[in-house]
Amino acid sequence: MDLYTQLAERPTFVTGADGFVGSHLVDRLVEMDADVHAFVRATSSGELKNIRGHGEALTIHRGDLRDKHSVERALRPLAEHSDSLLFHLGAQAHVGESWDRPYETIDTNVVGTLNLLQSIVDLDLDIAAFDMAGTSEEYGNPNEEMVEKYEYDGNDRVLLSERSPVNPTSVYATSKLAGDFLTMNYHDAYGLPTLTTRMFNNYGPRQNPRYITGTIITQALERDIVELGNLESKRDMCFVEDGVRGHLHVALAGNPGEQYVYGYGENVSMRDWARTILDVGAEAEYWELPEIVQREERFRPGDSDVEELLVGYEKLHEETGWKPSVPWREGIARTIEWYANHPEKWYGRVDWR
Ligand SMILES: C[C@H]1O[C@H](OP(=O)(O)OP(=O)(O)OC[C@H]2O[C@@H](n3cnc4c(=O)[nH]c(N)nc43)[C@H](O)[C@@H]2O)[C@@H](O)[C@@H](O)C1=O
Repeated sequence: MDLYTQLAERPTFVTGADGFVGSHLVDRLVEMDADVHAFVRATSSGELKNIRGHGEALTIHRGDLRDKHSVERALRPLAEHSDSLLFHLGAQAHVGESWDRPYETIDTNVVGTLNLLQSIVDLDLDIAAFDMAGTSEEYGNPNEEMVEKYEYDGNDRVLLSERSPVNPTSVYATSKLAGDFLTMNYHDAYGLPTLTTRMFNNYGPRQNPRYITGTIITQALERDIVELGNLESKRDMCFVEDGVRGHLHVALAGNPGEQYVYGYGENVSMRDWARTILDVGAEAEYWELPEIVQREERFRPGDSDVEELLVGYEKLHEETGWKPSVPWREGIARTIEWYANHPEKWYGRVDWR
């Protein structure tokens, strides 16, 4: 039986529902006929358009993760059910901004997660799964003392898995790690059926252009140079629809109390990621090949010059059958098309730093 048939008429609750990954998750849940409750910031306006048009399939709750009353109010309709699935994707998710707005990052990502968990306990909700969206950033960079604790693939690359030690190197990463641990604490203490996911970099339509993929594409659409920070760091880039399928597999088929790490399973330097994007866009005649230029200054505090991180997603695959399905060039082509067709989302508004 298709795993997703279990979603029909199922109560689902998504925080960060109008954000990048959240809105793609909402699309998928609506498509599968789930009863979707979207929790979005009271001030959300532009982003809300990401989930408009779903009609009665979607109930929108406005609030703020930092305000426990608003969280509790939004969760209350779930009290009538015993098979709800919760997806906690709401966060201050930008690494650079976590240095500019550290208190807001901790409040939203740590206190916000706590508010959600404690509200489930206070309302005595009988839920089927709580998926906490953590991040590969929690692993940070293997430093010298830690290197021996990591596993390697045949090419001497660090292969990250659920067993790898954590080493967060930014306010964002630390806040997400704290949220992860709180989630596990509530599993152990109250028996909540929580699962924590550590997802690697997602890219795709609707992503804010301040992340690397949008930074490359919007510059290429606008001018003949693409200026970036650290070109040598490597990331495991996963198309957002695969990322969303991963969350669904975890919530529907994962084991409560456990952790799941996943991504595309290949990493790429930001220089080669930019080259591939520019190549795909030139082939589709969006631009003539722009020049790639590395900025002199370090991009942001905490970033390392050598990041060779790669994900092994064996556990998720073995337990739930998930594997990525969208090859890079296809995902990139769909992403470029979206930015090209939605200049209102970025034109004149991106600070390419
Ligand atoms: C999994 C994880 O994934 C994301 O975190 P991130 O990897 O920091 O994402 P990013 O797209 O900002 O950077 C990717 C890499 O690219 C380098 N880089 C160079 N030059 C520019 C540049 O000009 N802009 C940006 N943004 N990055 C640059 C930058 O130094 C880094 O090495 C978030 O979704 C986060 O929420 C999350 O959880």
